[in-house]
Amino acid sequence: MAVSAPPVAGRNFRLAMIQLAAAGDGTDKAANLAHAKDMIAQAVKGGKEGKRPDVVVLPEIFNSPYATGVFRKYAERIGWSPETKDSYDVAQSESESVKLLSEAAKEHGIWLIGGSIPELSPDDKVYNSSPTFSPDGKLVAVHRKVHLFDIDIPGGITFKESETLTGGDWQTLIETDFGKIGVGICYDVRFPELAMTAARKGAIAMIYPSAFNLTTGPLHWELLQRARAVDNQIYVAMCSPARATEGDGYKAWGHSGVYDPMGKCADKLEEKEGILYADIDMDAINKARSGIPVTVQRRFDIYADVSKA
Ligand SMILES: NC(=O)CCC(=O)C(=O)O
Repeated sequence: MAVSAPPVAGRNFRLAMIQLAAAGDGTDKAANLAHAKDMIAQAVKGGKEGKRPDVVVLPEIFNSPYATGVFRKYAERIGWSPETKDSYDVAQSESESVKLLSEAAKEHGIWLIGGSIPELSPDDKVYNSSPTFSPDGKLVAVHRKVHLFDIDIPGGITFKESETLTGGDWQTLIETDFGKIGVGICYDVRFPELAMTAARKGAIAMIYPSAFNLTTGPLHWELLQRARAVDNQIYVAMCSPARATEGDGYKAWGHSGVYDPMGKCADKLEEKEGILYADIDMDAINKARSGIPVTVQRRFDIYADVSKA
């Protein structure tokens, strides 16, 4: 018997992703923050088409070098948790990055997914944390990178975030004016369960502040986004830093991109600093779901519904 997928709740919005270059050699936090502020102001102008974005995204670890040895030095006390989210007051925050991003979100009246920054928790752990702000400047969520980037590819790259970071322990789904948006950070994209469970809870997009590397970037960066998009019939976006041209620090892959629910690229950048825009279109989600109705063809009699686990 033919089955039809129910339409998903949400409305169209415009996304801007800032592929931010570090200021100078990337070690000056104040300069990184000032540059991010300027680029947010540029992004809200809407590029060549002059179409203002509703949601603006920054990349992973944008205020500090991406190096396990310095995360603690750059870490800020944010003090947000799912338990304190309703009473959190940005004005009382000890985090200069949170204050600056909150002001930018409020000044421009945008949803701001503020990349990620090293966070120092009350129990002295360091997390890779992504703060999201609503257009009134409220800090509505902090996603702590759940899956730490620990890989070892001989002749390629060895990186162990777990040397100095702790993994987060909650999933992040933001309730925006446009619908639910899931947030993950970079390596989180490799775990289909995070995107899948977010989509089953109604997310229309997964957005990942990210910083892939030059070994896995060419192979997996685009593939993973297209896979998460097609599996879940949602939009998937990953926002990278621009590739550093100097120094021997971490070299990000760049290539920030947005992929639609059929796995098609809406737009992408190369490795240099830039801003990309994409329209998130509810029709595209609903057409993908009615044309290929996997959302209502699952066989939970054969395998478990992991979203209910
Ligand atoms: N910052 C990260 O989590 C990098 C992830 C990455 O490069 C990968 O291959 O996965």
